[in-house]
Amino acid sequence: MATRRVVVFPSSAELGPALADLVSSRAGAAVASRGRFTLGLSGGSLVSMLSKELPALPDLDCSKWVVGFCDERLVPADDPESTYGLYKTQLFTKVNIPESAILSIDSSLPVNECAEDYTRKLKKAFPDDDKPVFDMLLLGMGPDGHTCSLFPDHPLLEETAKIVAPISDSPKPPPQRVTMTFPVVNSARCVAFVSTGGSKAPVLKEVLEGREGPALPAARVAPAKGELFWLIDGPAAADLAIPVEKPGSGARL
Ligand SMILES: O=C(O)[C@H](O)[C@@H](O)[C@H](O)[C@H](O)COP(=O)(O)O
Repeated sequence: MATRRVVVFPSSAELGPALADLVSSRAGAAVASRGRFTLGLSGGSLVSMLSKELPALPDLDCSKWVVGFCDERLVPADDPESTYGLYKTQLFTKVNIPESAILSIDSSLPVNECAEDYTRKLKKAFPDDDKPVFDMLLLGMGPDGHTCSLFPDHPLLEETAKIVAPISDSPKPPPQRVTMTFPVVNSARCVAFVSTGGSKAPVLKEVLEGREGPALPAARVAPAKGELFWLIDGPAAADLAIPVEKPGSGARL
């Protein structure tokens, strides 16, 4: 199992550039060895962080990137709740990811068909893999410990057959979504969580240090053969007692 690296930055102002540098370094390595970089995106605060920091990188070339979504809300792309829609207006207009290499859901379909359609898109994009092996997945964590659209105590936590699942009873609105499942998340070559703000401190302690009762969804992310990063800021790390890394400014991860 991967070694987990918990990296604490004073604030999200320092975290953002380090995240962009990590993405760009894993992208460079993936393109050099496999000819492309496969990246899974999540919503929440990652959208604005990536949209600010990635285009600011000098000479970023995304022409060999293939981008999917770790989860998505079943709403039209022009709905303000659409993760794809937010990335489209904030990031995809600023970087050269080929439009055909952006794997998004078809929100016109009912949720079960939408998940099947997205499953087909992923299988087509990863024809050589039993399960899609993404070079990098970027994840957030909700205050309840959910990640992707995998919520505490939900039966989808035990899904092993599907690579993408529909969910129609999400406790966080909107209720209908599609999500990657743990078998895909834990097959990735690199997973990076980004979690910031003092409201995340109690759940972050439970996820990183353990708790009584079943492990929270975010604590079940442990790529079998990949890297696992937790990039957090000082306020989110406030309750942690475990050793953490505190990189100097500009240090590479
Ligand atoms: O689909 C959703 O409802 C959100 O995308 C959600 O899952 C978000 O990613 C986390 O709550 C982390 O949010 P922050 O990045 O804002 O901490």
